[in-house]
Amino acid sequence: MILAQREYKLQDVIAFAKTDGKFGGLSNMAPGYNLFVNEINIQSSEILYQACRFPLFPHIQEELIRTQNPMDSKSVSRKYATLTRQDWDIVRFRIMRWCLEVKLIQNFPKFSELLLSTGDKPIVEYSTKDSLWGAIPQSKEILVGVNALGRLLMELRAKIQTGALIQASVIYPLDIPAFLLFNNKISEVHNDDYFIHDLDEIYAY
Ligand SMILES: Nc1nc(O)c(N)c(N[C@@H]2O[C@H](COP(=O)(O)O)[C@@H](O)[C@H]2O)n1
Repeated sequence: MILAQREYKLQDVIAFAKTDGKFGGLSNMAPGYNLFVNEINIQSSEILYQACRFPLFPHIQEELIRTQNPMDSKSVSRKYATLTRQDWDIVRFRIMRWCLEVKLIQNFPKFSELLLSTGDKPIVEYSTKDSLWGAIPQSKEILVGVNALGRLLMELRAKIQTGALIQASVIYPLDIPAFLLFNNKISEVHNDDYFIHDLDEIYAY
C-alpha cells in the first residue's frame, strides 16, 4: 500500500467514526460481524487483526480473543507491543485486507449491502488521532490522512461491484512467514465455516 496522505472534503465522503449509525458496520470494532478462522470464533475483524500481530505467542492470541471486545483487545495489544511480529509494518496492510475479506465472505449479505450502499463515494475512517488508518480533521470541512482502512474498504467494495468477490468465495491464507493462530497455520477461510471449538477446547488437541 502506498502510504501517501490524502485530503477529503467531509461533505463528499462516507465518514464513519463509531460503530453505531448507518455506516458503523464499516468499523473493525463493529459488533455483529463474527469471524471463524481455523474453527475459532472471533468476535470482530479488529480482534483477528490484533491476534495476527502475535503469531508466535498463542497465549497472547488467546487473551485477545477472550476479550470479546475490540477496544479491550487493543489494550491487550499495547501491553504486549514489544512482542509484535518484527515484520509487522511490512505485512499489516496485507493482514488487514485479509481480515476484511474474511469479514466480508462470512457476513456477506449484511456487509456487502453496507459497502455497496456507500455508492462511489470515498470511504473515510474519521479519527481525531489516527491519520494512518483514518483521516483527521484539518478544518471543519477537510480531513487529511492515509486513510488506509477506508482505502481497503473501497478496494473491497470494488471487488464486489466487479464480481471478483462473491458470496461463495474462499479466502486463501496469506503467503507470509508465521501466519499462525494457536500454533497452527491459518488455513483457507470459507463463507460457510462455523464455530466448532471454544477456547477451552483448543488446547485439548
Ligand atoms: N477506536 C480506535 N482507536 C484507536 O486508537 C485506533 N487506532 C483506531 N483505529 C483502528 O485501529 C486499528 C489499527 O490498530 P493499530 O493502531 O494498527 O494497532 C484499525 O482497525 C483502525 O481502524 N480506532
